[in-house]
Amino acid sequence: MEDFARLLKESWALVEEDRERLSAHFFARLFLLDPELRHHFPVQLNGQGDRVLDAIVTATQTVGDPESFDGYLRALGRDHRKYQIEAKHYETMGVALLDALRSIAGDGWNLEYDQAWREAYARISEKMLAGAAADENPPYWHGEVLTHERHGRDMAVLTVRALQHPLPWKAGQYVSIEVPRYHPQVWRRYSVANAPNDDNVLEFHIRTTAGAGWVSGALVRRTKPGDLLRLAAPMGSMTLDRSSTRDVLCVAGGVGLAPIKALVEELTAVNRTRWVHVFYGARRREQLYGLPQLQELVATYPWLSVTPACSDDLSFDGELGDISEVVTRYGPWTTHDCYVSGSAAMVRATLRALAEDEVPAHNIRYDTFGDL
Ligand SMILES: NC(=O)C1=CN([C@@H]2O[C@H](COP(=O)(O)OP(=O)(O)OC[C@H]3O[C@@H](n4cnc5c(N)ncnc54)[C@H](O)[C@@H]3O)[C@@H](O)[C@H]2O)C=CC1
Repeated sequence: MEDFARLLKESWALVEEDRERLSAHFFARLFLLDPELRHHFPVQLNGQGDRVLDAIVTATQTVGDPESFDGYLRALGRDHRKYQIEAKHYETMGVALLDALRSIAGDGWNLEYDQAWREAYARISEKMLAGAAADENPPYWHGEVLTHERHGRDMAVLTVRALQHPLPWKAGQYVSIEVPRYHPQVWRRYSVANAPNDDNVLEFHIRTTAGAGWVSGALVRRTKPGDLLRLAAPMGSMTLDRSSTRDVLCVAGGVGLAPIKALVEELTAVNRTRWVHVFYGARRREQLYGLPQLQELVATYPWLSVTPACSDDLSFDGELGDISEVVTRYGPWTTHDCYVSGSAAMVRATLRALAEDEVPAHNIRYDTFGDL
């Protein structure tokens, strides 16, 4: 196994710096082998399309430790159902990948590398296909936008009804969304901001910034009630441990409030005994869009407390500073179940602060969609 991982690593080093050419070659070969596959990818391949190749390459790099990555690959397979990629497509992608690797690596390539990548790809696709086959969900759901509420220029809260089938998410999970009307085949992940309900209605909090992608921009600025979206199967492990009796700490930055709000909603249905503290940070007070709703919950549920904070607004009449610092002022949190949600930088800073306060890592849950 060590040798196998070494061969993959060594051969990857030959092409790593030529990532763009590798990608271009992969897609050119892929669409030549099966022109029909072009419709499964977005118009611009350097965004979403590349993510598919990224996923394959990342998986190949992790094949040296198959046990621990079994779950990852199965989830990846499930997630790829939304692209409507089937067994025969996996085969074609394998051929295109090998072809691209050989061609970009040039003279450095050898038979051993070839064999290692074939084997790695075969194992990966087998696990991904098994994950996809075991999933009873449809590959995606159509969803109708019910409400669309703008908060300032860059942010919106949307509700969407999943049509045809129940969408079985858990509070704290995220789903991928496609806006087919504007950006077909481009999917982005968003946390669901409410707990599951009989109406099959999901709430999302979306912010678009200068550097943010097309999907967020379309969801904030162009989407309106009545529009149809597509939603893919729920993912993520930032869910409530109902068997735990520990008190709960939630730390949310900006629209990272979404999964925290869903968790609090779930707690309102089941909690009797646990204290729940929510720390909710924004840069400026007007960005604390979710505060009024949280305060209503505080008035109803005596076990809930909410501490808002602003990092860039000295006139704010409450806690000041990055939310990661504010949380530590109120510690210790060593006996709590902790949930952290926000930008990758905010999550990293909060995890660091909690680790310095000796909160055990296994008591902390977070999902940053792989961006940490
Ligand atoms: N499951 C998750 O983790 C989710 C993550 N998100 C992500 O949350 C982010 C929210 O973005 P915005 O609404 O623009 O909020 P933002 O980036 O303006 O964040 C505001 C809050 O985060 C804190 N913060 C920002 N950078 C920090 C740093 N380097 N160290 C410590 N604290 C920091 C600020 O103190 C403030 O409390 C987006 O990147 C979004 O993708 C959104 C939903 C769910």
